[in-house]
Amino acid sequence: MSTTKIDGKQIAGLVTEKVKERVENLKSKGVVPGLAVVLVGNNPASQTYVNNKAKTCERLGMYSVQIELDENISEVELLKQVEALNVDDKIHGILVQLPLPPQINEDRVIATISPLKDVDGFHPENVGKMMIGQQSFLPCTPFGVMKLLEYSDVEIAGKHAVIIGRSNIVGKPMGQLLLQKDATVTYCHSRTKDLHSFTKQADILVVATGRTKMIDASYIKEGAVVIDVGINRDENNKLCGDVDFESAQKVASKITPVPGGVGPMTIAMLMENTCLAAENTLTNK
Ligand SMILES: Nc1nc2c(c(=O)[nH]1)N[C@@H](CN(C=O)c1ccc(C(=O)N[C@@H](CCC(=O)O)C(=O)O)cc1)CN2
Repeated sequence: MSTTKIDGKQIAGLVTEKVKERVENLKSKGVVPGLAVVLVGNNPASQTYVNNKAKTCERLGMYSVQIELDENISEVELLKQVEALNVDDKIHGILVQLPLPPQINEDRVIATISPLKDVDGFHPENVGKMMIGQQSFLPCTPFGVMKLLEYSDVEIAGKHAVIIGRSNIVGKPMGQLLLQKDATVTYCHSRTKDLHSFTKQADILVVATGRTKMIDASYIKEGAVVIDVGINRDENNKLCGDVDFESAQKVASKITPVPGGVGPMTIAMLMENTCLAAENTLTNK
C-alpha cells in the first residue's frame, strides 16, 4: 500500500498564512489580537509549547504576554491572575497551560476564564455550544485534526471514525467534531475489551492513548487514515507518537508523523481562535 505522510507543519503554515491576513485586517481597524499564556511551574515540555506560542504570535503580528508563576502558587492567586486578564482590553485570548500542579483544580481555573476569551475551547459554555453545533471556540487539537483531514482531502461523511481516548481536551471533542461532519463514531478507551475488533473497522483512526507506539499495523484496516495525537519519548529519548509509525505506514493510506503531524496544528488553531476572539470584539459577539 502506498502511504501519504500528512505534513502537519506545511498545513499549519497554510493555516497561519490565512490568520496573518486576518490579523492585518484587524490592525487596519485598530485592533491588535492579543493572547495571554499562563504557565505555572517549570515543566520543560510546557515551557517549549508556551515559547512556541509566543514566537508564532510574534510572527503573525499578534500581541502576546507570558505570565510565569511559581510551581507552589495557590489556586486563589492563580484565579486572581485569570480574573485580571478577563478585564484586560489588550487581551482577547487567555490560555492556562496544562497540566497544572496538584494543589490546583483545573476545572475551576478553566471555568474562571471568560468564555469570550477561552481560546482553548475548554470552558463548559464553549463545550456545551460545540455539542449542540453552535458557534464557539473549538479545542485546538481536535480542531487541528479536522483541518488536517480537510487539507488532505479525507472524506468524512459516512465513514467509520474510531477514536482511542476519551479525554475532555482531545478524545471527546474529536468524536463530536467528526460526528458533526457525518462520520459514524466509535469511542474506545483503556477499558475497551478486544480493541482490535473496533480499530480494524476504522476508516479513520484517531489515536490518543498516551502510550508510546501502542498501535501497530495489526490494529489498522488496509487503507485507513491514521491520526496520531500522542507525544512521547522512546527508549532513545526521541519524540514519537502513540502509533508505531514504521509498522502502521505499511497499511495506512494516509498517516500523520510525530513530530510534524498534529502538534504544529494545535498552535496554528490557537492562533485562529485568538484572531476570532479579537474579531468578535468588533461584532459584539
Ligand atoms: N492549555 C492547553 N494545554 C495543553 C494543550 C492545549 O491545547 N491547551 N495541549 C498540549 C500541549 N500543546 C499545546 O499546548 C502542544 C503540544 C505539542 C505541540 C507540538 O508542536 N509538538 C511538536 C513537537 C514539539 C517538541 O519538539 O516537543 C510536534 O508534534 O511536531 C504543540 C502544542 C498539552 N497542554
